[in-house]
Amino acid sequence: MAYTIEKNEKGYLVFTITRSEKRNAINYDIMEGLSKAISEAEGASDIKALVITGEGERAFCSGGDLSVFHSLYTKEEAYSMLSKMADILYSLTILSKPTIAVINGTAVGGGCELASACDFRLARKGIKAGFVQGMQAITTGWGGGSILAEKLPAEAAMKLLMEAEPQTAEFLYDIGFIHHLYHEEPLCACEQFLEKILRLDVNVLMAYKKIWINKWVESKLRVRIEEEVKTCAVLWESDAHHQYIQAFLNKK
Ligand SMILES: CC[C@H](C(=O)O)C(=O)SCCNC(=O)CCNC(=O)[C@H](O)C(C)(C)COP(=O)(O)OP(=O)(O)OC[C@H]1O[C@@H](n2cnc3c(N)ncnc32)[C@H](O)[C@@H]1OP(=O)(O)O
Repeated sequence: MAYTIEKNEKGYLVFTITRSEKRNAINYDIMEGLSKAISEAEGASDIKALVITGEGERAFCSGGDLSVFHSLYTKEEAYSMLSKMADILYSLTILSKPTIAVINGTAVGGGCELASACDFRLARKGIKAGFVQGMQAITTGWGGGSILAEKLPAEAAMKLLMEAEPQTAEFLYDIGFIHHLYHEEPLCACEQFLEKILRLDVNVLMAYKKIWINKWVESKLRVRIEEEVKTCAVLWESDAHHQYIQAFLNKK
């Protein structure tokens, strides 16, 4: 199985991408698993939060699985994959309970989009994360750019996207993308971070989350995500993008 979904007795669900041999790249199985975890977290009355992390210490998530998605050539083919994951990341963003990304290793491209869709981001000291899509002649395409614009001040978000390079966890903490740096075991760090939040009744947590969900619905975040997906799909067709993918796959 490419992922696990585990219920922690302290009241939160943990979704782990278990493809460390591929730096936890996201394929269609992972998309399905993520969707399942979001639905489970949403529907379970004894779950107060959803945690997302990656297997191993090398990577949290390396974004889209290029060995699968390299076969998407046209903007229509790209749109089909991009919009599928954008739907999932939007549902993660507006999940009625707190969500936490535990960035246990490198996070690049769509991996940073996945982390952005969570309310809180913890990162292991020393890891690097970056919205590298721009260096591949595309933009974020799963909604991560539009979501990042909701989470960071414009200049900070724009700089991360437009520089398109991995940054240190410490730098990302300084600009407020990362909320807590840890050096111990990932889930110990997560449990410590969640300790006070989990004391509250789930209805209180959901009421507070609703403040932001209402803001995102009223400001038509989903419409802005759709525009991002369409833009990325058009750029996807470029020779420069396909040359990047081929170069990456041929480097083996
Ligand atoms: C809108 C989202 C968008 C999309 O869907 O396309 C994106 O996510 S764009 C960004 C796509 N992701 C990338 O371009 C990242 C590619 N990977 C890397 O840059 C590196 O692998 C890195 C920095 C994540 C880790 O480097 P490291 O040296 O630690 O590992 P290797 O490069 O040797 O990789 C080990 C192993 O994993 C395979 N791998 C890594 N990332 C991916 C990926 N995204 N898709 C498929 N496979 C990936 C890599 O090919 C190696 O496999 P092996 O069989 O051992 O050669």
